Amino acid sequence: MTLPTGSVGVQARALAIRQALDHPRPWLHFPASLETAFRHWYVNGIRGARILLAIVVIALLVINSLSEWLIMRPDARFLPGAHFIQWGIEFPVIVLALVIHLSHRLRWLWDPALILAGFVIALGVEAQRVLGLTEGFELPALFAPVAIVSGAISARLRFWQALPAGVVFILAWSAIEIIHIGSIPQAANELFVGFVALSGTLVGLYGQEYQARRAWLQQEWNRLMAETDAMTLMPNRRVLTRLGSTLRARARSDPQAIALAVIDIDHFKRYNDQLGHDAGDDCIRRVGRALATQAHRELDLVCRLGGEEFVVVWHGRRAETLFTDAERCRQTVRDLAIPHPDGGDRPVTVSVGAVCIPASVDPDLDALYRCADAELYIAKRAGRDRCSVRHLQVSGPETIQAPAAVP
Ligand SMILES: Nc1nc2c(ncn2[C@@H]2O[C@H](COP(=O)(O)OP(=O)(O)OP(=O)(O)O)[C@@H](O)[C@H]2O)c(=O)[nH]1
Repeated sequence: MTLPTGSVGVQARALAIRQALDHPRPWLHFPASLETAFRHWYVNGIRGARILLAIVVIALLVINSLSEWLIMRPDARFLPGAHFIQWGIEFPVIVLALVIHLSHRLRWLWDPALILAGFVIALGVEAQRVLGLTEGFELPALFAPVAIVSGAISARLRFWQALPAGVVFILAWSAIEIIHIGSIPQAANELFVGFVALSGTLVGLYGQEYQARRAWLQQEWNRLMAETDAMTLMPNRRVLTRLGSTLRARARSDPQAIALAVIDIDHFKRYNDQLGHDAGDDCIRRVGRALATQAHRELDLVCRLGGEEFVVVWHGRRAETLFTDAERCRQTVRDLAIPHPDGGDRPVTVSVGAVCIPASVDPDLDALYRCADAELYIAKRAGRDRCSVRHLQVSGPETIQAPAAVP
């Protein structure tokens, strides 16, 4: 699970997905930020099917070979050559493709390996036919193209990989046919079959990939929206809850100090009442964007809990920097210089309540939130536009003493 860092990452991702959904890309490519995730999903989604495909191909080779041996070939003159192609060339290539697929580190080689395996099998089969090695057991001329079409589509080769590979393949295949038959006009029938097979493969792959891309975008959008505050496109409370579980799980192997700040816009009711709800919404968005820059590490988070309240979680930040970090949040909003309708030079400001715990303490975000909220209350009572921070005392070796409720 990858958690969004602050809201900037989430907003950028939401924007990229929305744009891709609104403008379907007929050329089958997403912006780089989405492309990698899509490819991972596309290939891994049918991992089992690909393994099955490789096993089926191996089984076909075995059956083909055995049947030749037992039934078809009373004259064994050609068998060594045919078996060398099958077992010496095709079989190792398929096994190599399978090993690559099963190995996590070599996974990126899978598609090229699959294309290579397809090439070798189809050209091998065709070469056997053309060279007369399968005399007495004539494979239908359509075998290779049909195998390529169905194999490529069921293995979900991506269109832009299949296109150059298909062109190279069809040229090699045509060369075998032309050399065997003697001239292009005489080989026209075979070449036509090859080009039809290539076109069918490409059309099938294009349609399949296009549909898959649309479905993936929609799925990603739904997932993102379930974890995003619709108005600001910032992570919502659900992400904070999930982060709590992640931090607790992570703390067992990698304990880190945690800090949490609750940030609330000052006198926002007056802002809203005097400038209107739309201006209020806009102000919340701008404050959210500014605060989002305060998340730096993988498990840092800036989210909007609702209303004009935000929460920042810092993972692995030293306790000594807590006040500076909280002040930076406050100053970042002040620097926006959004005029407050209260008059004078007063810009929109925030109050910040922040707490932190050392690495030895169980990171209970609920308890941290209640403690930080109590600090926020202190900051508000002290006049607003300020920070109140506390290094939490722990009652036992592992628990946080959180106030039952905000006073
Ligand atoms: N525009 C807008 N206003 C909101 C939204 N959510 C909550 N509010 C308003 O935010 C205001 C919060 O007011 P209060 O809780 O009284 O706090 P405050 O006026 O900011 O005062 P202090 O927090 O004590 O400084 C209310 O007027 C809410 O209507 C929102 O999504 N958009």
